[in-house]
Amino acid sequence: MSRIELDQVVVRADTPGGPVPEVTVLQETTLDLTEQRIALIGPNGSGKSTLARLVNGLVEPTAGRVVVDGLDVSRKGREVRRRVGFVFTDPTAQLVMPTVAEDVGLSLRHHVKDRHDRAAAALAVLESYGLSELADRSVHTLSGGQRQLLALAGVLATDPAILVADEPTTLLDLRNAQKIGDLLFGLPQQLVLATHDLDLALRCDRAILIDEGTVVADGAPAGVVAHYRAMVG
Ligand SMILES: Nc1ncnc2c1ncn2[C@@H]1O[C@H](COP(=O)(O)OP(=O)(O)OP(=O)(O)O)[C@@H](O)[C@H]1O
Repeated sequence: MSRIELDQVVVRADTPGGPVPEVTVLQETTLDLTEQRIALIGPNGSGKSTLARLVNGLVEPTAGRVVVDGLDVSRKGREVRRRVGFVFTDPTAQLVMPTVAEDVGLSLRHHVKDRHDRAAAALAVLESYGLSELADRSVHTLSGGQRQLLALAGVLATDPAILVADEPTTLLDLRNAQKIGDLLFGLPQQLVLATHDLDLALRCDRAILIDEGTVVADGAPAGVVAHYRAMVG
């Protein structure tokens, strides 16, 4: 299993024009994440996405270090990003090619160099996710559920050691949310899942509750979810 370490990490953001020039988005946080499935839960704006984004360098720590499988994210960003797949709430930004098949092909560019082999590999990926019929469609004509599944297929095709998913089921209906949830929980990879879906959090091995940029509970999901429910009242 992989290991994600946060060592005294602080994240501050510049807020030009705001009442204060800088806000602390994440207070000093030290975590050692070795469990297979880790949920990040907490209210809107608490810092879940920030924590998730630190893992692949989308957010840089202002202080402290983030280390993924022994690699310092600030120094070895490229290597870390090859190990860490990331799926967003709204995958539109992740899907940039004219067709579905080309999009998966783009994900595979580092893994399969020959163009023809890559096209064949992309079709095989689509096939394995039941998306073959969409191969020639424009990604803009897909439903939200199809888009999320495609984004996930593209990321998983690169065989990351860790998958970070930032609210991947939020925009989906019940059936698609279940489908994506089942897929995520069937993966062999380490999973870091920022989510408002407490049922998904309860299926994890560890949950971390964040409030106003501070970890306020951390441990077995049942206890952490109960803490969150009590906090909201
Ligand atoms: N670059 C930035 N500049 C200013 N403020 C920021 C920046 N990044 C994050 N923030 C603020 O930090 C806080 C935490 O944001 P974050 O997106 O991590 O929260 P979240 O828990 O994922 O929220 P949600 O559940 O709404 O997605 C928010 O108040 C956000 O506005």
